[in-house]
Amino acid sequence: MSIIEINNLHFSYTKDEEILKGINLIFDEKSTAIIGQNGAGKTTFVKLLKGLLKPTWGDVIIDGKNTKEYTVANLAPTIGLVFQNPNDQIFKNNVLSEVMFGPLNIGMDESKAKDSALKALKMVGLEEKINDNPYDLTLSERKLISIASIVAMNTKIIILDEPTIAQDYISKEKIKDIILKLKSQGKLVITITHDMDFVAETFERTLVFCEGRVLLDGKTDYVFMQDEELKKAHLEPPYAAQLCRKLNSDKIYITVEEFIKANKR
Ligand SMILES: Nc1ncnc2c1ncn2[C@@H]1O[C@H](COP(=O)(O)OP(=O)(O)OP(=O)(O)O)[C@@H](O)[C@H]1O
Repeated sequence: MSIIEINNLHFSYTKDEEILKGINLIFDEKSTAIIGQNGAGKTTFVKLLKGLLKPTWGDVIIDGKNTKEYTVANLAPTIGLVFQNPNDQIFKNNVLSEVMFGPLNIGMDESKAKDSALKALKMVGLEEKINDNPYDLTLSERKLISIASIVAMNTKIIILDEPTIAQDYISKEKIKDIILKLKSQGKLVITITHDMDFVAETFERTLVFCEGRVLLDGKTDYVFMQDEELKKAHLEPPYAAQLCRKLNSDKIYITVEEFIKANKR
């Protein structure tokens, strides 16, 4: 079932330069990574999904709603976006009120919003920090709070912009688990990232953006086997796939786990 439909989407910030050059896509419930070099148009694209920007041409349809006909506030109960930098999102001086803000804003009553915020904080492992000031927490914890704030809104679609940037191994594993949990709850999770190993380990589908177009789209293992196209987009496959190529392996594995499993004697 299609949750998002993109028809012939074009977008320009200025008259002289087109940033998105005719994108056609359908998103179903598959967790999806968006990759591509800096400036390829990834963040612009997710801002269009969220309704923060409107198409110059074409349509973005979110759960049956054409973003041209709805405000960001109207779309907020359906689609949530976790910003790249948590400091751009966090503004309250108490963790619980920060995470309750989104749910209250989309019309949940106080007790439902609190319940939803507590569940989201539990999911990200920060339920013991409810009374802390977010600015007293580490960057990694602030990132998890910004994720919890969106999760608490219980939207059908959750977008994460560069969730693993500046995160250590443990935090990355936590974020991976959160994405897998959201997926198991039936949410559509779309994530922009530059971390190819994280993509290989976490997402069912991968889109490669290149100069405002979708260069590759498919199952993540298929996408990471398209070496020539990846080169065009200035991307390297995940570490395990590179290793398989160097070993002239018959089969390409995209995660270290798969590689080890296949080669265990
Ligand atoms: N507000 C803006 N006004 C004008 N141009 C912009 C604006 N925001 C982004 N751009 C330009 O649009 C292009 C695409 O930017 P965008 O941030 O969507 O790319 P990206 O793929 O997300 O890159 P990155 O991986 O670096 O975040 C870039 O050339 C950028 O300079």
